[in-house]
Amino acid sequence: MQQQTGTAPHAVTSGRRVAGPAVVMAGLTKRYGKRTVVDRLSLEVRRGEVFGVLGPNGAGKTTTLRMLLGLVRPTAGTASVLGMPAGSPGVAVGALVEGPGFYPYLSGRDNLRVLAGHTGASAARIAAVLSITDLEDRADDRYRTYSLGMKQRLGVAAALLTDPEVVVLDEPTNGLDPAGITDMRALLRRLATDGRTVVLSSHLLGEVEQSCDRVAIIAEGRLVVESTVEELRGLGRLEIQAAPLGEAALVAAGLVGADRVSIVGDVLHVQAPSSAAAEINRALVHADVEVTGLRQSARTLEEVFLEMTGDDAGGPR
Ligand SMILES: Nc1ncnc2c1ncn2[C@@H]1O[C@H](COP(=O)(O)OP(=O)(O)OP(=O)(O)O)[C@@H](O)[C@H]1O
Repeated sequence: MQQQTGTAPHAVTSGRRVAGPAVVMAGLTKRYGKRTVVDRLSLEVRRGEVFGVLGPNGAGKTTTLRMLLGLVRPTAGTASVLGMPAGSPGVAVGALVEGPGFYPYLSGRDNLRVLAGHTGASAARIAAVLSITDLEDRADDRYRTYSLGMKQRLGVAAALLTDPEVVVLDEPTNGLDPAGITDMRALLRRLATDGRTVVLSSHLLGEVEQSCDRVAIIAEGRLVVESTVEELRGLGRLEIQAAPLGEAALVAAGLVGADRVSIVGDVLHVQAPSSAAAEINRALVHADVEVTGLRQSARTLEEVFLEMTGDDAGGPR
């Protein structure tokens, strides 16, 4: 699956680019027995973007990434990477899906040397990936002395040994402290700046939202939304004070759907982008509803995520 291209680590990768998206999933489905854990997932990841597959624990993220790597065979549907069926030999993909199993008593560099024995990576390439992952200073210290963030970054370094165009990372920020998360975010952006496509998973939107160009939110194996982070932010909540409130709810439901409208105390909550506020206001006035207040509530992305996935993954782990 991996390919040694031998180009310099920071080289722009236009030379090996071919047309089309980096990753295409079409109706991708995985069933274990009667249980469907990934359900007809259709997504495209564009070249050079950082794409987040987000969802609560058990949503099917790891299974999806494993299908992209050809480690799990789909029950139905297809996945392709760089125009080739997932798992094809020679596709320039690097992955951190399961820890590569580093030796605690070896240094970071020596651990990469061991892996380089399998991938054919040169000493120069090892030095380059240590530089990309900001591990040069500690490269010759034993792995067991590394912080969790450094261990994760060494995992990314291992995934980069073959200089892949597409990098697949399962929960790269999982368990990291704020400093570790900041370092990992910077690394993810660096990978994209270098022209790589990054597909990562996370169950905590807040940890990756700043790194991702686009995200797909999945819950129970199904795609809930595919969007840019900006668009997700736009899907806010309007809080409307109006009389009669019941009539206002009916009018709003007619515009955005009953499932996006609720009455909380004496306020009408409408899930809609801020751009819809004027239209909703007009419709209410037109229906002779007296609108005494209308404001956009500042939901955090985490709230959007929890609402969409119905999960409490935002809490402490
Ligand atoms: N080999 C398997 N056999 C049976 N069930 C499996 C297998 N692998 C995964 N599952 C089930 O599929 C569901 C999705 O698992 P998956 O690991 O893809 O979710 P996830 O979104 O990555 O969650 P997490 O963040 O907890 O890793 C889970 O309920 C899991 O128990």
